[in-house]
Formats: sequence, structure tokens, C-alpha cells
Amino acid sequence: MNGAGTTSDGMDTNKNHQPIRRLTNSAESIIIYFSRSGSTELLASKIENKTNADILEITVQEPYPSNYPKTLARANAERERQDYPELNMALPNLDQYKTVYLGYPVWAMTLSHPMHSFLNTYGRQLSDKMIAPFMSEGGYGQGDSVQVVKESLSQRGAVNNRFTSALVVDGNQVDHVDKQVNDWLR
Ligand SMILES: Cc1cc2nc3c(=O)[nH]c(=O)nc-3n(C[C@H](O)[C@H](O)[C@H](O)COP(=O)(O)O)c2cc1C
Repeated sequence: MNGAGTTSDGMDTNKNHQPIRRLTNSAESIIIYFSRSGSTELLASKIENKTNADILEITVQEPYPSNYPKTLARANAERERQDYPELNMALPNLDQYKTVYLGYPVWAMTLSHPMHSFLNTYGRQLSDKMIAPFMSEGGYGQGDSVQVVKESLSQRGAVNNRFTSALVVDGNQVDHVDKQVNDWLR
């Protein structure tokens, strides 16, 4: 139940390029996502292309190893201690946005830790937004991740959120999900 064997893993997305951060004064939607090995990032870029939303990547102080077992060991230890990673990003003012597309990989059948950290740190600033959760996973589905997003937001004092259905994509199939993405965006 840990996604071992999924071919998408094995490379931190920011090893070879700067974190993604494309912001305008005019967009009414923003995509905020974390991706360790690129699948959620690819899905985020598809959503960006289809919506013209702004886009912001969540990054952590200490990136996860590209080595999958090492990442798993770190993630397991973090989860046991509920010790979520420190972020190294700045959140822009979100006033202009009505919709936040919130993207993450599923880890251990729940929300991956950088998104935990993001919601714990900035959740309150998502008040009044429509939240559109999207995720990539290794074949075991969304787990309780959306529930955890909802709980984290309300614990951080976010109010007046509405939620769309979640877009759940197998990380190895992101290249083949354009129709699913289009249908979800409708
Ligand atoms: C620490 C860790 C735990 C994972 N746990 C699960 C899981 O419980 N269920 C699942 O389907 N996939 C699991 N996966 C696989 C990832 O969800 C999947 O490969 C995802 O597409 C990775 O997204 P990314 O490339 O954006 O990081 C796990 C991956 C990692 C690194």
C-alpha cells in the first residue's frame, strides 16, 4: 500500500529547474501544488494550459530524496511523529482568486506531507475560496486525503470554503488523462 513500483518516482522535481511560480494580476484561479517526482506537476501543467490559471509550486526546506525507499522511510517517520516539513516558499496575496486548484500526491493513503504543511501554515488564507482538489497516486486511490484537506482548513480557521469533486489520476497515466481533466474542469 505504498506505491512502491510506480515508475513515476525517483526524482525531485526541482533538481533540474527552479520551482514553478507564474503569477499575474488578472487570473481568477490559481493552481497550488506539491510534486516530488513530477506526476502531479505534469497534471498541474495540464490544468494550467486548459484554464490559464496562475500556478505556484509548494517547496520544502529540505527536499525529499530522489531515492524512493529513503523518501518512504522519511515520510513514515514524519507521519509517526506528525512532524511535517518546513516550507521554503512565500504565498502571494490570494485576494484576486476565486478558485484554488490544490494538487498533491497521495502518500500512505492520505495527504502528502508538504500539503499538510501548506495547509497548516496558510490554510486560513484560503477562506472564501472554491477548492478544487486534484491528485496523483500509485493505483490505490485518493484515500482520506480530501477529508484531511477539509479538516485542516477548518482547523486553521478557514471559512466559507466550497469544494468541487476531486480529480484522481494514476501517476503513471497522466499523459493519457486529457479527457478526464476536461470533464473535471467543466
Ligand atoms: C512516501 C510515498 C508514499 C506513497 N503512498 C502511496 C499510497 O498510499 N497509495 C498510492 O496509490 N500511491 C502512493 N505513492 C505513490 C505516489 O502517490 C505516486 O507515485 C504519485 O503519482 C507521485 O506524485 P509526484 O510524482 O507528483 O510526486 C506514494 C509515494 C510516496 C513517495
